[in-house]
Amino acid sequence: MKITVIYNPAAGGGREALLCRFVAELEQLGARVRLYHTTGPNDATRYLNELEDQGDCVVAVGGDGTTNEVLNGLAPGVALGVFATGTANVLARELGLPKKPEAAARVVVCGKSVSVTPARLNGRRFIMMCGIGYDAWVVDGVNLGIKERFGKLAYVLAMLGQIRRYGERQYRVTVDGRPLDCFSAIVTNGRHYGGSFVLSREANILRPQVQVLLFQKPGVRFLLRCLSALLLGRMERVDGVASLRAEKVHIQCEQAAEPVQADGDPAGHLPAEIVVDDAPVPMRVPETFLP
Ligand SMILES: Nc1ncnc2c1ncn2[C@@H]1O[C@H](COP(=O)(O)OP(=O)(O)OP(=O)(O)O)[C@@H](O)[C@H]1O
Repeated sequence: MKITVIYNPAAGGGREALLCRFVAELEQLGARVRLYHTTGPNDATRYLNELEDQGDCVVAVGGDGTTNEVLNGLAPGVALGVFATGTANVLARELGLPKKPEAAARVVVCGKSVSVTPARLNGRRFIMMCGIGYDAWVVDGVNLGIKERFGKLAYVLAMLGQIRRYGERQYRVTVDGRPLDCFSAIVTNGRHYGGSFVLSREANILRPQVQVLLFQKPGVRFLLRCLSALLLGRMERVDGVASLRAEKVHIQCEQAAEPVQADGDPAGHLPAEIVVDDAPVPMRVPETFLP
């Protein structure tokens, strides 16, 4: 088995020792490994696009942002693997991927493949979710210095910093042709969010549809109710949260320069056209993974 390993040294503050153990185990299991260290944003995509032969599998070693950039450079038919060394690692929670490097290597070589259906935001693929409104402001507001030193705490501080703004913008979201209004929206492919929290019980990463969560009431009290519900995995039960299955979503806002986030990183500005991708990606998951 030929494996290309893409390592982001900036993800999760750097995990060089874990990378060495991961690669050693891959080789121990008989894989031929080519290793690449990314040099900055979008370098993983560029590197893969220029590679003539990506091998049987490309493994992203980093967080959700690294996986996103690998996904966007992945050649058709090549499997995607992940060894999660990032900060939140939402995709790894979704797929039940192990944290230990040796176990993660065994999943890549000896696990099974499932077909994951990504979606595209303005043409670019994402695997877990994208969001606008409060969700995107939080991602935009994360202090990268604090994130590097203290990890998830940076997200908590950004969440607190943006709470009072919630409700100041209204968005028009067209879900499979149906126009709806909201004060924030998350378009999710998977069930998890922000780590191990369950955002949507309706979502299924293997299904060629996304789940659209619309936050349709304004006000800080409503937002706090939603955040509490997220902790309990009951977001879709909150009065004022709509959850719809869709294949095509359009989002716009009267005001200019409203940010969008995808897979936990800034991803440009509105308007946003989100469509389910027509090319599923084979992903390496543990034998025990059940959709
Ligand atoms: N060599 C590098 N130096 C700095 N940044 C890089 C480098 N290589 C890639 N990046 C950028 O680092 C960003 C953050 O990486 P990633 O999202 O994987 O880690 P994380 O933020 O720690 O984890 P998570 O997204 O799971 O919270 C990526 O969006 C990527 O563009």
